[in-house]
Amino acid sequence: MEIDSDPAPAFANGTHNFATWFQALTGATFRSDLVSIEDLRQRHAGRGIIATADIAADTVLFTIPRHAIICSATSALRDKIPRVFDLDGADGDSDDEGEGSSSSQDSWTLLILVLIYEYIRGSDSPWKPYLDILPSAFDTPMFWSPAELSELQASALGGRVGKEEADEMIRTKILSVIRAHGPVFFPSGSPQLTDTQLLELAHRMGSTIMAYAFDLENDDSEENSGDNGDGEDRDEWVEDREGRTMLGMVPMADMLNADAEFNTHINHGDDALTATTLRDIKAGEEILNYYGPLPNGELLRRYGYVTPKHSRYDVVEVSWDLIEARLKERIESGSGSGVITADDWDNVKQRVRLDEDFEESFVFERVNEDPDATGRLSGDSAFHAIPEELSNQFKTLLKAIKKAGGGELVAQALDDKDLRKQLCLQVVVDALQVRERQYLTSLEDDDRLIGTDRATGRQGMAVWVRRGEKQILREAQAWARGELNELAQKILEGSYGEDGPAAKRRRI
Ligand SMILES: C[S@@+](CC[C@H](N)C(=O)[O-])C[C@H]1O[C@@H](n2cnc3c(N)ncnc32)[C@H](O)[C@@H]1O
Repeated sequence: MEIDSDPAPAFANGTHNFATWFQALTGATFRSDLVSIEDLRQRHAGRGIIATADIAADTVLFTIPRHAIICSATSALRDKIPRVFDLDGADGDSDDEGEGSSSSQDSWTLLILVLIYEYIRGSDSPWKPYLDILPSAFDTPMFWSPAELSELQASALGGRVGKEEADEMIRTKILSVIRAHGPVFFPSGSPQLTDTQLLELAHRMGSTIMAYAFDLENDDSEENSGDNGDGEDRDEWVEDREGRTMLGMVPMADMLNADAEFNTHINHGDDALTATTLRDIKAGEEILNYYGPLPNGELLRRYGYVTPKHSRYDVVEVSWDLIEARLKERIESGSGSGVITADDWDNVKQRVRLDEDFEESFVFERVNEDPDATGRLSGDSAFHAIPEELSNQFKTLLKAIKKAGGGELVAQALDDKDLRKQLCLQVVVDALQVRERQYLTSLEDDDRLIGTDRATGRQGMAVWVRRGEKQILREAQAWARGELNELAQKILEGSYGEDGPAAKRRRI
């Protein structure tokens, strides 16, 4: 965040103006006897809210009246360009007059437009003191240089940055609307922005929304769907068309930092949102919200940071190509197995990809228990199974190979569930080893980098992400080997039968 480089007095001034503005809002409350907004830049956490006294569970720390939220329902922009905001408009299928109307917008793009509009208004915006303390630069990979991105090594995160898609979305849905309504965004006398400047501003607002905005659901709604029960009775805060709940910027609630272990919850009431403590909090502790059971890679992609506690939710993606290639190797190296010609193998691959459930890659993850009702992490976090969809796709592959005359190994695996599981696990272990080698550094190298604090900033975050992935790869291999040992024993006993050596051994 660029605020990292603001001089301390300017930073403190921004905090002060914001806190004063917030507490003067009709309906807002803030327990300044219990909490305060602090400068946490030394630990790269921007602003955060810290307990200044011991706080009991179930205490309301602050209240945000809904009229203080920035969203489509509160910004004056909606009345100025109503057609753009009419998500159900006309027939919902046209982009009339190039103004990005109805069909092309969603809650995300509308909030970008709203934030750009309010930002350009400057002092005329009712949210000026709040907008002033929002970040202007981000640590999300979208803004990393190629050298910084290369530190992610073989992480799938590198392919999910989506800069080009974001540029395209901004050009077609944001710039087009702003240009079609020039006088609304740039009233006479106000300075114009070039397309390049607007593109940059839209990126900044899009990233702010990603890291700060809330889905404006009601507590009595189903998840975040905005449907408060009967499917029809929706209040004006909820625009839920095809699951598109209204997004909004919630001042003060978004001053809370977050972690996998947390102590406070934002409740969404009819007229206001409230921050309520989930357990007793000691003076000096940080008030923490929860963004969900996110792997560090996803935390980095959306919010631009990582934490050790989120490591338990880390995942790693393994491509199907890798699994397929390892099976091919096993078939080709197996004694007595028929070798498949290159043409046959191409047909096999095509056939598997025709399956309606075909998946390009599989996510390997641990089984985790949810945090308890007080926000504490409890219970096990361990790797317990390969994805079921992978096992199913593996069977589809075996069938396709059998059709192509793929030999004994495949035929046996199709006939016997245990042999199939064994082959699948062997192939998975092979694939996980190859997947691990796709990273430039080893798990041990990354452990050392983290243990000695030698990787900091963006590089440090990249190391946390790639190390988390390697840890899953190792844990998955260890688990699969354990399963293979048990399976080998079972298969051995099965092949000798009850009277065979295994049965005799048991009787001794
Ligand atoms: C909703 S804001 C929280 C307030 C923010 N710290 C600020 O100064 O405006 C979310 C952003 O705060 C930062 N953040 C949140 N939780 C954090 C944590 N546990 N450690 C470091 N940074 C954190 C990240 O930059 C994230 O994108």
